[in-house]
This record gives sequence, C-alpha cells and structure tokens, in this order.
Amino acid sequence: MATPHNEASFDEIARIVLMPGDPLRAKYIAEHYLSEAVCFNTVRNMLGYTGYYKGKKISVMGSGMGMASIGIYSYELFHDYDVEYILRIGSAGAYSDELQLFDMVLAESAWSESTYAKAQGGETSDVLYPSLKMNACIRKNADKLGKPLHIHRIHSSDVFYHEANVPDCEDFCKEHGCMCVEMESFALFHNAKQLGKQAACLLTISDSLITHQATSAKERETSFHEMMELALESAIALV
Ligand SMILES: O=P(O)(O)O[C@H]1O[C@H](CO)[C@@H](O)[C@H]1O
Ligand SMILES: O=c1cc[nH]c(=O)[nH]1
Repeated sequence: MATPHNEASFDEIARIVLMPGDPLRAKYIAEHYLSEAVCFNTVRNMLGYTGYYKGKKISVMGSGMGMASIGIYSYELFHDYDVEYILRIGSAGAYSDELQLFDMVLAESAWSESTYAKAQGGETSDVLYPSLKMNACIRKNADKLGKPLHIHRIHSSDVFYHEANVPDCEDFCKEHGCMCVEMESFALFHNAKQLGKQAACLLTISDSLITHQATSAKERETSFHEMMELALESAIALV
C-alpha cells in the first residue's frame, strides 16, 4: 500500500534497504551496482530503487536530511512495507584528527540533543544503539574485504550550521565521546527499536571540523565506493 511519501507497492521493496541521505547517491548506487534496478519512488524526488546484487534483492532509497525526514521514510519502510533492516550510508564531519577524509566509521551508538525520540515515543535516553547483529555482520565483511573501519559513538545533530554561542565539536567529543557528526541515525535507531526492526549506520568522513578539509558535493554523491561496496556485501549476508 502506498503512503503519503512512498508510492511503492508492498512487494516492490526488499527486506533490506540501504539508505543514504542524498537521493542522488541512492540513484548512483542503483545504476552502478544493482542489476534490473527499478525505481519504486519518485514522490518528492525521494528516489528509491530495488534491484539485485549478486542475485539477492536489495533496495536503496534516500532519507533526506535530518531526523524529521529520516523519521518519516524509515517509519514507513518498517511499518508499511516488509522491511526488516535499514542500513544508513551517510557522510559525516570529523570531530577528531584521528579521522581523515574518506575514512569509514561504523556507529557503535548515537548521542543526540534531538527531541525526535521523546516526541515520537516518549524515549528519555539521549544515546541510542544500532542492531548488534547488523554491526557484527558489517565488521565481519569489512575484515573479509580488508576495509579499515573505525567504530565509534557518533553525534546525530539537529543542526548543520550553528552559531559560536552554543557547544561545539570539542564539547561533543569531550563530554559525550562523539568522534564525528551526522544528522539522522538517532531517529533511525529509535524507529527501529520502537517497531521491533533493525538498523545500523555506516559513514564516510566527508569533511573535518578540525582541519576544515572537505569533499565536494559531487564527491559526496558519487565517490564513497568503499562504503557502497561494504554496505552491499553486508546487505546480502543479512538476507
Ligand atoms: O550524506 P548524508 O547521508 O545526507 O549525511 C549527512 O549529510 C547531510 C548534511 O550535509 C546530513 O544528511 C548528514 O547526516
Ligand atoms: O552532518 C554532517 C555531515 C557531514 N559533515 C558535517 O559537518 N555534518
């Protein structure tokens, strides 16, 4: 059944969905890695595709930016479709010089100041966790493929641009143990917990809040091949 934001029919979406924030990253993955890829959603241009990777049915769909946006799309995928796993594949800003551009980070947990989880379901914790099963699978596949993986607590922030009078990356790193920042995983992990489903988050460092090095918009759309391959290999191992 279609939703207000997703026109796919029930069986058009696989049990596992890879979910970048950028719908054009989803399109790129579908066109470059999936065979027989079919676009199942164009509502609001939040592109979603289902195809096959090494013979297994996989979907990839954009989430948009921020908790509110991934909150809607992931809720519908878990609640209205037969989706068991969502693996977010995002970009992130480094809070430490231990992380370089293009390094991959697997979220061990997500700390957030966001009210999403409280507003959605009364959650009071400011730290939420991904699926242990998915993280174990991703770690195993990273080892198998020889892909270095940093495993850290991440910051799921409600804002991309902030003023100088509020806590900054040094505070988030020192006080909450967050090594990088993105904007969706806290809401995704909450929805998974709430609905009895599974979610995880793999990130590629796109910029550094310490060195101020940064990748371009095009690189964020098309160049995260290490992450795309690890996500796809992990996805087929899960279903
Ligand atoms: O590259 P994506 O997956 O969109 O992730 C990050 O990039 C966006 C900000 O530029 C936010 O969505 C943040 O979480
Ligand atoms: O949320 C994000 C994502 C990438 N880079 C940032 O600085 N913030």
